[in-house]
Amino acid sequence: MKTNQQSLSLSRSQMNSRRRNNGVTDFWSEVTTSHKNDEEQQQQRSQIAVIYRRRRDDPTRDNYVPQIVRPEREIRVSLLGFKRISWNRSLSTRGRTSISVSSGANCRQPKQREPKRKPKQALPNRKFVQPPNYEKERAYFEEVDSFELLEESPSPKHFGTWAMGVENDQFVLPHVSTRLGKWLVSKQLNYSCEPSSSLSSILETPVTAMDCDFDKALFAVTDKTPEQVSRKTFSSLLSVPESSNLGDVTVGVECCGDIADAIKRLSLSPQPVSLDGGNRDPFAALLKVCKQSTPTTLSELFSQYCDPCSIVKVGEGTYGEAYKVGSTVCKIVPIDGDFRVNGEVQKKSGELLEEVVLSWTLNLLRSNVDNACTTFIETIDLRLCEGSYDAALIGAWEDWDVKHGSENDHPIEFPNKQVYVVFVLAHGGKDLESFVLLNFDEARSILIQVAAALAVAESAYEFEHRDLHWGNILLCRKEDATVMFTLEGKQMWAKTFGLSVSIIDFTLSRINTGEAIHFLDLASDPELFEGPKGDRQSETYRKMKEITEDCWEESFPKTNVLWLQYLVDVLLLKKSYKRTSKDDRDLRSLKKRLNNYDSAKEALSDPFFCDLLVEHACEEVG
Ligand SMILES: Nc1ncnc2c1ncn2[C@@H]1O[C@H](COP(=O)(O)OP(=O)(O)OP(=O)(O)O)[C@@H](O)[C@H]1O
Repeated sequence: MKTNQQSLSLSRSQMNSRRRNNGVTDFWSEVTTSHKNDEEQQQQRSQIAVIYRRRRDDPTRDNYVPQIVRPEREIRVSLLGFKRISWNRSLSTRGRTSISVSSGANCRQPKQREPKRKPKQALPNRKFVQPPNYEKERAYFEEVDSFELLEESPSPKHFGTWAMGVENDQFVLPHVSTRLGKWLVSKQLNYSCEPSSSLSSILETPVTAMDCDFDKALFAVTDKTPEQVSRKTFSSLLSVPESSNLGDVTVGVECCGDIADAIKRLSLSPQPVSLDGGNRDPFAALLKVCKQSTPTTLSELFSQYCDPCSIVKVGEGTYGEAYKVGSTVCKIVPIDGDFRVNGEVQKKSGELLEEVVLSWTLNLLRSNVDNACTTFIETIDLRLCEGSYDAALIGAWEDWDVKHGSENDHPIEFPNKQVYVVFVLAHGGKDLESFVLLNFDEARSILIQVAAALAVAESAYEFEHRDLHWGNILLCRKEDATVMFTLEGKQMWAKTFGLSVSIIDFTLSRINTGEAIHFLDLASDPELFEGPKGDRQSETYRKMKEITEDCWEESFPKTNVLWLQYLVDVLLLKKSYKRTSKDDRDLRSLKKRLNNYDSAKEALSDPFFCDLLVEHACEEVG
């Protein structure tokens, strides 16, 4: 057990690199950050001093709501200062070290929270466990990294905060009253007879057919079960009266104009459509998207899916808490509040609109013709909720905390007026970080499924995930031996070896819907690129920055390849499973060859994937 002093003497990077879920320490970060200088430690102490002053339940705050004082509970406060550094948002490097303070105490004293369980590495079979071999690790990096960038990325050009970008109110939403908007609706409404998904073929679809479906969507009945809602939810984005002042979100069954104009509007040139042309309120827009007139309560929403007592927490991120609710997973993201949650400024409605559009657009890949896949997690529904957590949710949170040691703030701190966006998602299984892989076949199946999904989304929407760390790759075991992908009209099946992959968390992703480009300007978040040197995830953010030259609006499918390389590293060095030295060699040479590809689509042609792709569905796993 660590004493306070011991923990305080760790550098910030070391603290951040502490593994969270299974208590495994991030080897890369530990090695590379072991020589932090006194200055950083000094800085860290001053950050801690700041935190002592931080009181989220400050009675002087405007929206102060007295909280129930439960002296036996402990409220954790981040050690990282007012703003948790951004690269730390991700699971693989998050490992936020917290201090414990008594919620009832006036004078909060730092106290290192004791580990709830002994660090334990998830390993399939002790027979294959090897003790860490630092020499081997070093040799690996010397060999594999020999072709990599010798210098770290230059300092960010634009200093600013995440919130600043939001203040600019430059979030974008597609004009849904366009040809593409209608096409998107017709896709949602009619899975079987849709046009091809390429932009040119959208244009070839008779307008009248789209208008017909569009009108259906416009007058869609709203009284649906959650399952029914899920099928039509994109139409809810459009079911806004023409008289609404939501501008771009407003539905107008307009004539598409001449074909040249339509082509221009569907062109893949960066033409972000700003929502702030009028007096638009992003919160109102979000409500419309959720097809609500006012926010509902969390318990009202959850009782639609299951008995609230059966709710179980399944994971957490910096912004979101994920709960298993019936057969779905609900990710709850607090928004628009004026106090920090988990050390971060709460996201604004406008930012969530981006993620919502991305999620719905990726849903369309499930029913596309030319470019299709099911690897991106299905968004079933979306709701705006308000109020504090109810007893069932708090109970679920606390159960998870006992088992896993939560790094998030206790939800009892949320005031009655707190607003949340709730993503109702399909259950994707466990994240790669905590999933126990059995053998090399499973590892390479993850690679082919991720590569193929990225290639499909690249082709359909110029998609880049931009944050594909091992907390954002979910896995579950299934019977299906193959999973189908359609890439530019060509069907292929990837071998699963019984493993099904789902990709989640599109917060940093970029997409071109043909109507608008949705992206997050990472130049506004310089701290994202300040993770520990040598940490693969942090290095991947820095490499993305080199590739994009900090211009995040443009298309750079190479970023998808960078995350594939990261994934190879994870499978080589962070996961244990049955494999031979030849398997290791194959992975290392794949990583090198990936350097030659500029997109996931190109990478798919690599010989490594050759025997993982077949031309027909297979019945049996193996
Ligand atoms: N659909 C899902 N099925 C199963 N588990 C999920 C699902 N969505 C999220 N989770 C769990 O919740 C965790 C946090 O989710 P997510 O990464 O989307 O939150 P976040 O706050 O955006 O995270 P980050 O800190 O990466 O920004 C995931 O790592 C995963 O363990």
